[in-house]
Amino acid sequence: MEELQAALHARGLSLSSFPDKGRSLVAAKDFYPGEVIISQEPYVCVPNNSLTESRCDGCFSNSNLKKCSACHVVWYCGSSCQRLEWKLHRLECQALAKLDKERRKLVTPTIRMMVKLYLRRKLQNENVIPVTALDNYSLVEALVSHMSDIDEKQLVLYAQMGNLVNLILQFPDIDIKEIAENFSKFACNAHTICDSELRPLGTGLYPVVSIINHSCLPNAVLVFEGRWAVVRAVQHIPKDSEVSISYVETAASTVARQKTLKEQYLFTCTCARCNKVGQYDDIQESAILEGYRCRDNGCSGFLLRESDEKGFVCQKCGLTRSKEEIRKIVTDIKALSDKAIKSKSLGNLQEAAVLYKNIENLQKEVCHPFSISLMQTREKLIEILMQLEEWKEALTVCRSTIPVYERVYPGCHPLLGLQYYSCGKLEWLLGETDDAIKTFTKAVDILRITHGTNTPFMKELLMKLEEARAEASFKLSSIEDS
Ligand SMILES: C[S@@+](CC[C@H](N)C(=O)[O-])C[C@H]1O[C@@H](n2cnc3c(N)ncnc32)[C@H](O)[C@@H]1O
Repeated sequence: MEELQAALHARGLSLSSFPDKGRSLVAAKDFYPGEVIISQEPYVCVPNNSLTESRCDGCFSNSNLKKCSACHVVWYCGSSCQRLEWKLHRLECQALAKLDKERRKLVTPTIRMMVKLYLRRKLQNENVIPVTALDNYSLVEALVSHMSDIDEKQLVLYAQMGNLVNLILQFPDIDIKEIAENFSKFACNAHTICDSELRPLGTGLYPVVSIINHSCLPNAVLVFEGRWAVVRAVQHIPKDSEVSISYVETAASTVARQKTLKEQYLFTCTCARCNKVGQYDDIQESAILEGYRCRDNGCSGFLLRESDEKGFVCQKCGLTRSKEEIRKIVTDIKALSDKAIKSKSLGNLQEAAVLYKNIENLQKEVCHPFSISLMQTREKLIEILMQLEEWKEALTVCRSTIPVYERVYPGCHPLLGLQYYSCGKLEWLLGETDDAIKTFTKAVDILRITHGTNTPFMKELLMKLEEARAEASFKLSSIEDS
């Protein structure tokens, strides 16, 4: 504990404890937007491999993969990643190789992460892997588990998973209860490792980053640089303030955010945003994000349920929409969504694109223009249009999402920056250079804070902006010359 406190102090941080939240990370100096607050390698991590997708255990890349010939479970992209992982994998490999084919199928990423946790603890105990103040098993022991809040069914599942881990490890002194508790710790402390564009790649346990509590109005953001977790300030964090990140998608109503936090992290958030629950502006926000639009296309009002529950009333112009009309459109959307998901999964992209366009049209009739479901449909449509190389249409849809992103996310949110980046890339590809420069600049303004400026991802974005500027000035000089 003292060692941890000293290591944190050296980084301008301190460990505190609050009665309602438990341990918390507090700034011991001022942090400014873009500044790294803490970065950490995982105690253990695994790629999210499945029957359909595999990634390298070292770098999470999905190209040039070869399966470990001994255990037939783990993949590597080359010898350097294999060497890097060898100390740990040597033991894991021996254990996995002993399993029969049927049992090997049960080794999910979560089971593997637990096996690796115990093997790493063993290697640190034997001084094969060095122990430091920020990299040791006692930090894992200190994580919250919420064991007393977990229901019986979940406990039984954790115990079954613990038995499988025991069978794999075959340690003489293993405690199944402790493994079950560690599964519970994974559930509320492990982080999804994402690439720079926030696509999930794997899962990791970062015991110091896990000290950071949640806020729906966070002052910091967690991104990943390879396997490193990097927490950066997104606003000025004055000395003595608590550092916070968001554990959940913040573009959601208070009810939806609180439900996810309660179910997964077992607490009720009382941040400034959540404290508005039940107040008029919170009701309005929820009705915009998740509710319906006014019957009059020219009206931007949001609807609330009529007191007799027969329909919905626009809070701006007073027009009503019947429950039946809305229910009919919602049912049609659901039927189309099922078909679209099926078409996409079968690779019928043209058909999926048509279906998502139909869904978008129906949602435009029923959802508020700033609704999250409409935004999500457009996201799926953009993805498919890009795969079909329908760039122009993809740009039109991408542009239509920007006002929604600007409304639902705070000014410095990575998803807003990434959406500007996607839009800029399409504009540039389609020769709309001046627009691309403006959009890339907006992306840079945000992503240099959330992602820093030194990563290959950011260098590529900055280079694209430079190239677009060079292209624009070349075009200008060609016009002047002619
Ligand atoms: C990743 S841990 C954060 C560190 C934790 N406070 C500790 O003592 O180790 C997540 C847990 O912290 C608590 N927590 C995080 N954010 C909170 C918040 N805003 N309000 C109340 N509890 C919170 C919850 O118990 C949650 O399950």
